[in-house]
Amino acid sequence: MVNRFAPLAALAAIIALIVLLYRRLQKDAHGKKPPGPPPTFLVGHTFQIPTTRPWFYFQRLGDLYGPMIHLSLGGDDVLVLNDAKDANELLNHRSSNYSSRKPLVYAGRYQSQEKRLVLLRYGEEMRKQRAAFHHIMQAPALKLYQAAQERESIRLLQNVLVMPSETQLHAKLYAASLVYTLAYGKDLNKEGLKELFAILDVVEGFIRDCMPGAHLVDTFPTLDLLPDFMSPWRKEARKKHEYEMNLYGRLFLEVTKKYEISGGTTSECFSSRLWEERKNHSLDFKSMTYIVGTVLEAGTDSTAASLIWFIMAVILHPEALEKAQKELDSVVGADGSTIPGFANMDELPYCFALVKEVFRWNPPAPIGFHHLSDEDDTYNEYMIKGKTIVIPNIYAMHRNEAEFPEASKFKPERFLKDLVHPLTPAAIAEGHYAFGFGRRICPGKVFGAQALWIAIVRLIWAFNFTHALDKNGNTIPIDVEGSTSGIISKPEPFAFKAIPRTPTHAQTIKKEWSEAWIL
Ligand code: HEM
Repeated sequence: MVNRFAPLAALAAIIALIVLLYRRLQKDAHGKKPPGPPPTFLVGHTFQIPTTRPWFYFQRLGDLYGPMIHLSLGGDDVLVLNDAKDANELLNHRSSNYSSRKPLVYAGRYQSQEKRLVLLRYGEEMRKQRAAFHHIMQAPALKLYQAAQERESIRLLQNVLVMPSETQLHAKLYAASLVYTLAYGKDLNKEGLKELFAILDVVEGFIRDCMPGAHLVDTFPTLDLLPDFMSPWRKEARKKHEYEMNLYGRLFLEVTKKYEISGGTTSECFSSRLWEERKNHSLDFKSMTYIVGTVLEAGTDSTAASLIWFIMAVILHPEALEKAQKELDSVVGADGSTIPGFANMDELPYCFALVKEVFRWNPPAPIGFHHLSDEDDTYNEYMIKGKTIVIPNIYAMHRNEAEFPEASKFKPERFLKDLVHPLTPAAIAEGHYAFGFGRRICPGKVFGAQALWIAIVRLIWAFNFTHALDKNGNTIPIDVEGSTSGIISKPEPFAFKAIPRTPTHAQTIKKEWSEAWIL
């Protein structure tokens, strides 16, 4: 059996190699590229880039070669941007050319059937999906979501109070239940939790499937020419698609049925809005199903990661926590009987600056999501070929001393002087690059920013976060660079203590918790 297919496989490998060589030679014929490390013969830099925390490596390359770095990955030209000035020019000002995504055969063509927004190339389907997103994320709707965010943040406080050692899990649950409610208009009950865990499994698998090197066919797309019987990966990807359609489709269908039965008076959520507006946006059922699923996929880990970065930041910089608590006490009182809410946002500039600094200090998506250029372009005397993968190294941009002095320090003060009153959730997403760029900028940024604001402000109000101690009473150190890899980076689990500031604070949390779910 193996022998029968061996010649075909060898032929496919040779074709892939010839195509790769041809593309290399063709590209080399064009103008001057940005500098970069010397490539290895044939494979370029494919095996030079570390698979864990590549943002540190890209930053180090920046020190050696300058802010724009050219690399070659599996035959693709890659441009890494370490400086926000260049990202602003290329990805914002020239966004008509830099807003596509590299087509992924496994995760894009077969698993997502070209319906997942984050992987869509620049075109009609992407524009329609982003317009639908925009519609649901307008200011009046965002204000409505604040009620759910306040309620879920009480659940978060209660969970941290009862089981502080599981705070990583509570943060994920907080983020996930918010986007779940936004997506399907229902609270996270027992049944919902089961669905949620199934969705989180899909997300984890999907992220793995998108990583460079995850599937050979994405390094050598010509392998997609091989027939099904030689490509077991294709069957596997299609199976994943069916599973996702079943899961997301069932949840979406449930909302649309309720909508029809109630004559359009179901609870407000992304699914019901999409269904109601279907004649205007003309998205088909599969697109609608995926776009709602995307809310859960994109909105969970990013928000949860930022919450954990916040806890690490205030443990390592207790002076920031103290200042924020003082500010809160001066606004809602120090006795712990009144919990702050969105209504207090404008009175809490230091807390506002602190939330911005959380996004700046360690952005949850350190290299964002790559963009792809459509046409050849010249910039700063360099030639940037069409179909170049552009990686914005947001981490390096946020560590640029010229823009953010003492960049490795967590210093909310850096944002204080530029705050404009009244403070709004939208302004939390400004002054840094955590939400990406141009026409692909995160469409959930204000929703995410206000979810972070309410959770962080209430955690500051409720708890003192400190280092954990070992059995000899010594401080257990925290490794600030010990973070996970992948699209979203969060701290590796670390030990810490979360202690209610006073017994009254704890009492108030319990009281608010018991009242939050009585509707
Ligand atoms: C709060 C933390 C969040 C951060 C830091 C964050 C960051 C990002 C970044 C860096 C990108 C890539 C942008 C680019 O390509 O330039 C992105 C894309 C995206 N985000 Fe977020 N995000 C967050 C929360 C959310 C939430 C809550 C939602 C949904 C409600 C969401 C939905 C999306 C979607 C759908 C995309 C893909 C957009 C596209 O490809 O056109 N995000 N996000």
